[in-house]
Amino acid sequence: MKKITVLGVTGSIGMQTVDVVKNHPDKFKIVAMSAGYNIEKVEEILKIIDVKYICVVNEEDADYLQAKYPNKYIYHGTDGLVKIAVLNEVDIVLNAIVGFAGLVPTIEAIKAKKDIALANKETLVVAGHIITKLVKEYDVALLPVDSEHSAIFQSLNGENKKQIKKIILTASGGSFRNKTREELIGVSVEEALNHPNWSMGAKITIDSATLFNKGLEVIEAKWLFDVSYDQIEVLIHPESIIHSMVEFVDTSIIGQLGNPDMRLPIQYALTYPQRDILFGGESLDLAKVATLTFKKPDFKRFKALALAYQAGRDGGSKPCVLNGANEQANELFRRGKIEFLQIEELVEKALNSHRFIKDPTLQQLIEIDAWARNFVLKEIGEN
Ligand SMILES: NC(=O)C1=CN([C@@H]2O[C@H](COP(=O)(O)OP(=O)(O)OC[C@H]3O[C@@H](n4cnc5c(N)ncnc54)[C@H](OP(=O)(O)O)[C@@H]3O)[C@@H](O)[C@H]2O)C=CC1
Ligand SMILES: CC(=O)[C@@H](O)[C@H](O)COP(=O)(O)O
Ligand SMILES: [Mn+2]
Repeated sequence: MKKITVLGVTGSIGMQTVDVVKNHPDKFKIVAMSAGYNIEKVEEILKIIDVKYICVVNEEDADYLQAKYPNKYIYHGTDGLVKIAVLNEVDIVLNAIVGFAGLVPTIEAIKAKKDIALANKETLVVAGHIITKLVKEYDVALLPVDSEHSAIFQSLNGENKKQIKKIILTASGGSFRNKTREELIGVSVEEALNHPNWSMGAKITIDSATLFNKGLEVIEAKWLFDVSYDQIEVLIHPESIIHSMVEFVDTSIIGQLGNPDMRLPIQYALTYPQRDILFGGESLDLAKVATLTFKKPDFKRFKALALAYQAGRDGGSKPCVLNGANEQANELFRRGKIEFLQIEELVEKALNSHRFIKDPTLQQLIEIDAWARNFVLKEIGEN
């Protein structure tokens, strides 16, 4: 029986993880879970599965839950996240928190020798240099949940990583893939949230529309698979059927295909190196799909992608600035405070105004993240 802590259980990935676990009661048990602010959903989950340790963001929410569930251990805040990430009885931590908030619990879980199933790509974007070192030092598994990285991980199974020629990271193109740059002026939040292929949380859906999601994934791939940025190619594939591919030195390309269903990479990370039945998972009907199409991304239209490649190549503190500024600008767009195209504008300004640090420590990353958010807020007169 694999015992799991799920961080970010109330979100899109978190709830799909509950679904996977619920269908394999003989194999998995969620012993601990964290939520942000959605206490109603926490209580819904408790009706489906019995979870002993719970962490939420606010102390008042924790007090409410503790009074209602006296036999459970309820924590709050970052300290609480760390407590449930390092529990003795836990084997693996599935991190599905959105954003920078996922970083500290990941680091502490690795130090407690927990395997990590990582959906929270922001962790690797901002601190890939720290995480990859710790993973080696503490000899734990870092298993990708992000669909593209799971596809690459599956394509590399049994292969020699030194024989990778390039990674082909597929991208749906997001909600605005058929719009020209001029047509992006004045697009609404509602339109941006209408992802063509995937149903996901709000932040990542907006990131897909700007293509910051793909930019973050380029940096995530660099750290996960130890390749150079020149070896990572983004390919627009509007059908989201090939979840990514690897080309090897002999020009063979191996990829992973499937319906867009995040339960598959979630389950693969939990069952690895085995596979198991995906309850409710439908076989891919290629005859019905009929056509798979591909095109090169336009780096002028999708400036976010160019910014991410540059930040990744510059390294050091740059990816942290890119991520923090994007998290803040993404949220401001969702709140109707800025226009869609201002997201990349603000991120670019933050990157140009930042004082570079070559090899930032965790404490410095926390400060850089705060600086980037604050910079964006100041730029639009919110601070
Ligand atoms: N959704 C998807 O299909 C995919 C997601 N990912 C990645 O997985 C991660 C999660 O995405 P997704 O599930 O879509 O996001 P959601 O917004 O749906 O869920 C985010 C989760 O994080 C919690 N949370 C938010 N802020 C904080 C905070 N400050 N401290 C603690 N917990 C917090 C939320 O709690 P609450 O709701 O209770 O406030 C919720 O449980 C992201 O990094 C995303 O990029 C990667 C590939 C696919
Ligand atoms: C499901 C998943 O992994 C997302 O990251 C998804 O890939 C977003 O799609 P695009 O960023 O390709 O639009
Ligand atoms: Mn992805």
